[in-house]
Amino acid sequence: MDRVTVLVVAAAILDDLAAPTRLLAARRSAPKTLAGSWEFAGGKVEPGEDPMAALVRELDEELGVEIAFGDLVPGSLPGRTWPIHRGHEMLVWTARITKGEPVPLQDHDELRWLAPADLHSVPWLPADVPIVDAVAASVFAGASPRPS
Ligand SMILES: Nc1nc2c([nH]c(=O)n2[C@H]2C[C@H](O)[C@@H](COP(=O)(O)OP(=O)(O)OP(=O)(O)O)O2)c(=O)[nH]1
Repeated sequence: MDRVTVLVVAAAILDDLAAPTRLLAARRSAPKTLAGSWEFAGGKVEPGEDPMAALVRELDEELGVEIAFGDLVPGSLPGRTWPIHRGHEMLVWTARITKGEPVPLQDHDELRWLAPADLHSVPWLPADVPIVDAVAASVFAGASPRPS
């Protein structure tokens, strides 16, 4: 990753890491260009910040929860990041909530636990669609029918 790339971190929060049945999706409320689209909770890593610490911070700020990390969901770029948009790459981990009930405190106005068959029932940010498929393939045995 070059020096001008912005690193974003996000969590594919599952109801359980060993036997997951639901994935938590969050609907953006801001900025206007992204509002209404669904994403994995997370945000930008601050200068000098450890990426996993950044994700812990973002999930506390955005959802009011603490998490345990699962596995990295490896992306296609050299640092196992996912391309999201120009100048931005994203690291994604599976995670489960260890403390708190998730509520949309900041940047989101709705949360939804999606079953495998409903993973594509919400309009994800475009860059997240292949990530949702990768999560489905690795944790839900590939069950993520795309709408026809
Ligand atoms: N958090 C998150 N951002 C994503 C996802 N997919 C995706 O393309 N993005 C984009 C949207 C934004 O352009 C960027 C992340 O910015 P952000 O607004 O969440 O970052 P932040 O919470 O640190 O907010 P700020 O400091 O910029 O106000 O990455 C995703 O699944 N989760």
